Amino acid sequence: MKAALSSCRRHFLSSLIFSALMNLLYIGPVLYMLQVYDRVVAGQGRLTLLFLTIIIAVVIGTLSLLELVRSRLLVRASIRLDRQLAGQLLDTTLSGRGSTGERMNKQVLREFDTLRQALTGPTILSIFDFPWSPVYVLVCFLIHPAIAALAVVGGGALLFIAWRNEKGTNAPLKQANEAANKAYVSQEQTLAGAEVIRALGMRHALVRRHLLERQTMLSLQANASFAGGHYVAISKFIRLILQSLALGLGAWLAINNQISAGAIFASSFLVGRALSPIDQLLGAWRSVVHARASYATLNDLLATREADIALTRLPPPNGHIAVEHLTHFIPGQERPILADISFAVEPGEVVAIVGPSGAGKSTLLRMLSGAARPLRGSIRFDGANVQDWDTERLAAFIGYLPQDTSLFAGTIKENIARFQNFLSEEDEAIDNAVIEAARLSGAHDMILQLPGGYNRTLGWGGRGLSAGQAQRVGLARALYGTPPLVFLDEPNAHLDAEGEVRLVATLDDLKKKKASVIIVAHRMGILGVVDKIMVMRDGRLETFGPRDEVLGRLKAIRSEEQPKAQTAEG
Ligand SMILES: Nc1ncnc2c1ncn2[C@@H]1O[C@H](COP(=O)(O)OP(=O)(O)OP(=O)(O)O)[C@@H](O)[C@H]1O
Repeated sequence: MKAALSSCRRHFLSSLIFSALMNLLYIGPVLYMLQVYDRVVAGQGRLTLLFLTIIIAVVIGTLSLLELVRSRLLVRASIRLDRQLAGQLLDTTLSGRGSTGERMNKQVLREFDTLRQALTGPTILSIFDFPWSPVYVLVCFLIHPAIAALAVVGGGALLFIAWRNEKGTNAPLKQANEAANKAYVSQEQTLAGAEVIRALGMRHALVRRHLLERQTMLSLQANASFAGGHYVAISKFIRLILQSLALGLGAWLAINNQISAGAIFASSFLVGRALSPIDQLLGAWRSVVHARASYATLNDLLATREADIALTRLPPPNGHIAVEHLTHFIPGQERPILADISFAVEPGEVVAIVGPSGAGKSTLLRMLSGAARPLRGSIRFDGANVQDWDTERLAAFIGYLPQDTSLFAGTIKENIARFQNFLSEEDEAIDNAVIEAARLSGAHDMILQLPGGYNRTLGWGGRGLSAGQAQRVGLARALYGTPPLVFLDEPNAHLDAEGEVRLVATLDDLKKKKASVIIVAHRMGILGVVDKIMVMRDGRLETFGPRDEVLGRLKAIRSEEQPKAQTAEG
């Protein structure tokens, strides 16, 4: 974060210098006013007036030019910040290393935009103008110490209000921002599930829920506005009244022959300019608070990134899997969802994980595929701990089909190619790999039958396919690039009989290609091709061994349990 900001240092520094120059040039109209009233009008100097007017036109022209350059510089800084940080932030969020929670994950770029806009918009300009208040007070002093005293009193009053504002509005503003973020994320989630909401008659209930969330948000925003609003109003009142008072004081001093007539208007202008940066900063305080909070959160998030940097590029794994003492907990829950799991799989082996619902099968697969990280224990591919891998590089050697398939908006081809077309120009190679993966998964013919074939565009969340079709496309995506490590979570859950036969053929092909395959299965249609079976229960590995041996053991247990049950019933 700091590095990105320092890369824009030149832009910020130049903007600061331009702001300084502009503030200096703002004194030009004051001098013009003084000269016109005191020299031109009094002495009827037409030529002087012309000369002065040309100078002031140049000054104002330069001011406008500086303003233009300054705003362009800030736009450049904004684009630069976006180029440097937006990708990193999104990447870190997707890597799952940050601990900012689901809400922040969804808001990360919105938070970044808030910070970026504050750093490159009117907020930073009011901060750049702020140090110029004392300079204007000094110019007031040159006109008359009494005018400067008025500006100092006014500035002091405004600073006091700014301090009260900071104290009084910080907490309510933070709460209001939090509530707003929560309400927006919650709404997004609901809108994504609109179909189910309609079907199950949850519309009114959820509208009510969101209205309640909005009520909380609005009442917190109102609190923050009430807390800050009167400070802004008082500040504006002080600035305006002081400007008029400066005019009155100037007139009084002029009557007493202490300043010239031209200095009356100059005094009012200068007092106004001395006070306006404080006033502006007060108005922009809401965005300062928000930007400060965003900076802290985004900085924390990016701090989790560093470990990715100097990882050695390990050779592609052959498919040896060794899991040692794998354990995982959900924070706040005592019972582990995976408890001390150890096993090994060799290349070319197909392993089925079976067990009751909630046994931890999907969780184990999520850990193996890199979708989630275990809290304890290790997973090694060809001896190398997954933690020593660059996650994105390792993912190229892993095929993962999650339980809910999880396709994305885009074409079928893009989904199967894992959207690599956004990274590589080699369209033909990608197309070939997509078709090879679809053939290997048995989805090729099915895709050709669909309107648009591989170019069929799927909607939000990959909509536009039946569950079985989506599962086959998901399997093709898992097999893109023929990875040596394949983890499939219930790949036959939505398949018809023909699809299941194709799946068995796919598993056979993978075996021939010496891939290691681990499949979570409730339906036993694939058992014929399986080499080993792992039985899980309550997060523990109950049995693991060759298929027939484990099936025999399970049969024996069942036949032991049946007479017991019959006796109990009898
Ligand atoms: N994100 C989560 N937060 C809290 N608990 C979770 C989370 N994910 C999984 N669990 C819990 O972990 C346990 C294992 O879940 P998992 O999905 O791995 O089971 P499973 O064996 O795959 O079940 P199924 O056969 O029904 O898919 C369950 O008790 C579940 O409630």
